[in-house]
Amino acid sequence: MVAPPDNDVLWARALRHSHGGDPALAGVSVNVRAGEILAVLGPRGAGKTTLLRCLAGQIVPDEGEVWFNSAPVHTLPEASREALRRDRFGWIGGDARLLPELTAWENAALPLLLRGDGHRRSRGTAQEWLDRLDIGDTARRRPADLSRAQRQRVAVARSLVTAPAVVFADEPTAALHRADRSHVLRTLTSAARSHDITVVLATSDPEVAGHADRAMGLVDGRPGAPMPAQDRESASPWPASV
Ligand SMILES: Nc1ncnc2c1ncn2[C@@H]1O[C@H](COP(=O)(O)OP(=O)(O)OP(=O)(O)O)[C@@H](O)[C@H]1O
Repeated sequence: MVAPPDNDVLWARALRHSHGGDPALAGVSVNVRAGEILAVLGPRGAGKTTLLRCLAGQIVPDEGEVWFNSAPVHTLPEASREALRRDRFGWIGGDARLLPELTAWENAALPLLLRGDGHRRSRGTAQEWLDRLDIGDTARRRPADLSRAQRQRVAVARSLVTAPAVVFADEPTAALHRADRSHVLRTLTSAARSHDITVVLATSDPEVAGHADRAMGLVDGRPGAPMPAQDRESASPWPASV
């Protein structure tokens, strides 16, 4: 194993992974610098979720290496990967997955409460994040009383309360209208930039990828050049990294 450069918070080489015999990643390498917002841009089924799950230590790739802060992740036992996910990573999916019986602040504070932080302190931190994401006034409402975009911003707050090194956002705005999409993305990216949090953002939408500092294309589990739908008629494909 060759150690990655020091300034890469995430560094992965030659990742290959199959789900039950179906290849999802067929040789992907990626590096993400500290504080960078990287978009992984590709069509449905390209392997974006699988790549994020490998980088986040949720699954161990069949082949290849994943390093976080110059330490290998792919060789860690499950308990250590779980601790890494809990302490250093945040995750936002396309669906907010809030607990319906909890209020917005309780949902946002959940990672803190689960790791044993005090109630008052957890509530304060959750409220700060809800305020930063412009939904402070929803703190005492339950998910059923929130709009879809508000629920997704609570999920963003939940991913940020532990001050993670990296947030993985898997199609975080896929279910939102265009105006909400842009608002949620702006709040996520500006919060990440102001707190020096690295973001890996999977999307099939070039407009969403435009919020990132850099985009890498992924097609059929390989680095590729996805073409935005509106440009399919024109001749020039995107470069693999823009
Ligand atoms: N848990 C799983 N079991 C079986 N096959 C899977 C599983 N997860 C992903 N796949 C398959 O692996 C391939 C890559 O899927 P993946 O979800 O990583 O791609 P994606 O780019 O995130 O696509 P989408 O936007 O549709 O989620 C697809 O063919 C998918 O059907």
